[in-house]
Amino acid sequence: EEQEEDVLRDLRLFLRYVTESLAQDRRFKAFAKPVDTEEVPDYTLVVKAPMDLSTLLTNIDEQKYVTVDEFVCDADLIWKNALEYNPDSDPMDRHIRHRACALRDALRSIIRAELNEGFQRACEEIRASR
Ligand SMILES: O=C(C1CCC1)N1C[C@@H]2C[C@H]3C[C@@H](O)[C@@H](O)[C@]2(C1)O3
Repeated sequence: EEQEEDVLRDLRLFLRYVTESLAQDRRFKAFAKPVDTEEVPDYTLVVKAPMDLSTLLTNIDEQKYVTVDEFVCDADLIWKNALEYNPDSDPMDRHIRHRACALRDALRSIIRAELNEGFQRACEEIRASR
């Protein structure tokens, strides 16, 4: 009902704030758009579930997420995929992995700093009721 749509609208605002905060950080520029599968033809052979910050924003607008945890599952794909596809000891891979770990930590830090636990519970109640 109305109150549920109010909660889910606030969730979308919160998730856009988190996503835009990450997208503004220059360290995370490589995570902003999908990996170009023409430039990297074996990418989809290695990475089964590609994800990036622009796709997170599209998912938010399409009302894919009812809880913060559902959003975090997709957001975690961004850094997990980067660790998986760039595992080597050469400097470029190590650089990407440092940025992937920085993204992992920034994501959790922003959420912990800004998420009200009562609001997260209200979202989980809606998910449980559907
Ligand atoms: O994994 C990624 C992105 C970095 C975080 C996400 N890519 C796979 C390719 C390997 C490496 C060098 C370039 O070939 C460039 O195309 C990519 C993009 O970086």
